[in-house]
Amino acid sequence: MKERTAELAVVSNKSFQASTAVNLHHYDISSALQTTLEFNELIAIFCNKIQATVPHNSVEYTNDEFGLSFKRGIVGRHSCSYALKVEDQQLGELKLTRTHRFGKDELAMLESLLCCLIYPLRNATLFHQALQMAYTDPLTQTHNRAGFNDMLAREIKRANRCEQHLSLIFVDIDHFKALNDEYGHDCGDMALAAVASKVKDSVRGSDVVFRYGGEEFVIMLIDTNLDAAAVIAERVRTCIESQTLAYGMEVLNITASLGVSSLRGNENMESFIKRADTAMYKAKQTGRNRVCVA
Ligand SMILES: Nc1nc2c(ncn2[C@@H]2O[C@H](COP(=O)(O)OP(=O)(O)OP(=O)(O)O)[C@@H](O)[C@H]2O)c(=O)[nH]1
Repeated sequence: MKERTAELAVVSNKSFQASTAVNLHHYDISSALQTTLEFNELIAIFCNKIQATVPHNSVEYTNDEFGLSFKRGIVGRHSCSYALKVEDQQLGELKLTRTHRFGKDELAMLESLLCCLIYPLRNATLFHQALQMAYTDPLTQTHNRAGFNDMLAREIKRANRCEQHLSLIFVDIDHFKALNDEYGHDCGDMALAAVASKVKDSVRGSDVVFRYGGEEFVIMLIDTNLDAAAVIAERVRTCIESQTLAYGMEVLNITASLGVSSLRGNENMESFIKRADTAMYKAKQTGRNRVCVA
């Protein structure tokens, strides 16, 4: 345990003499932390387990890499905080607070106990990084189709349970084959990345953009009804149309056709997707560079 302590940036130089009881306590915490790879659960388990040894009123955990901010309890005026790190990997920041000062011995104990948290946190980080890579399209940095299917299934259940709206917008670039044929695949790739970036910029942070296929994207709009989704689709269409792309000496204008659908009661995933896709094809058939609503 001492050896590990030395590699962790989080832990102070103060030495800590482990007794048998303390070893058992460490073992108990380490075992409990094996049970999950979710950051919030790890922090909650850790804090529950150390409550008797290092009493505290509140905990705050932030992790910029994954955009996490987890707070629990009532904040006290005395605090101790740790930037958690192993080797060169940042694992977030943990802050405990309470109404009275943290004593020296308590802090030494806490620092020793943090060793139990570091490696489970690193495993959670590696797991979530792998998940992110598996669900991200490398060219456009949007979520990929595998991510879409998983998330849509989850969001349909949630929308039904919470009686919330859920909408989809299919976005398909117009005459993309001609662009590839005339200017080459690199130009096509650049256009795809540019359109994806425009689409992401023209929706809210809570809306999720996926690359559905070659030159087709889909936007998932949580808690958004059909009327609002149609307005957003029109905004996305205008944004794509107004963008000019420079490729060598060429200036390219790109347009897209969009189809919108909103989840109906008891509708399954296939039908929900199909209606948005069909609306998008209608936009193609009726002249392109337009929005059609299912
Ligand atoms: N550069 C590039 N092209 C791609 C990629 N994925 C698919 N494509 C191309 O996208 C083109 C899609 O062509 P079509 O499905 O005929 O559609 P379109 O030319 O956009 O015509 P409309 O959709 O009817 O307006 C094909 O030529 C594909 O090869 C990619 O990752 N990069």
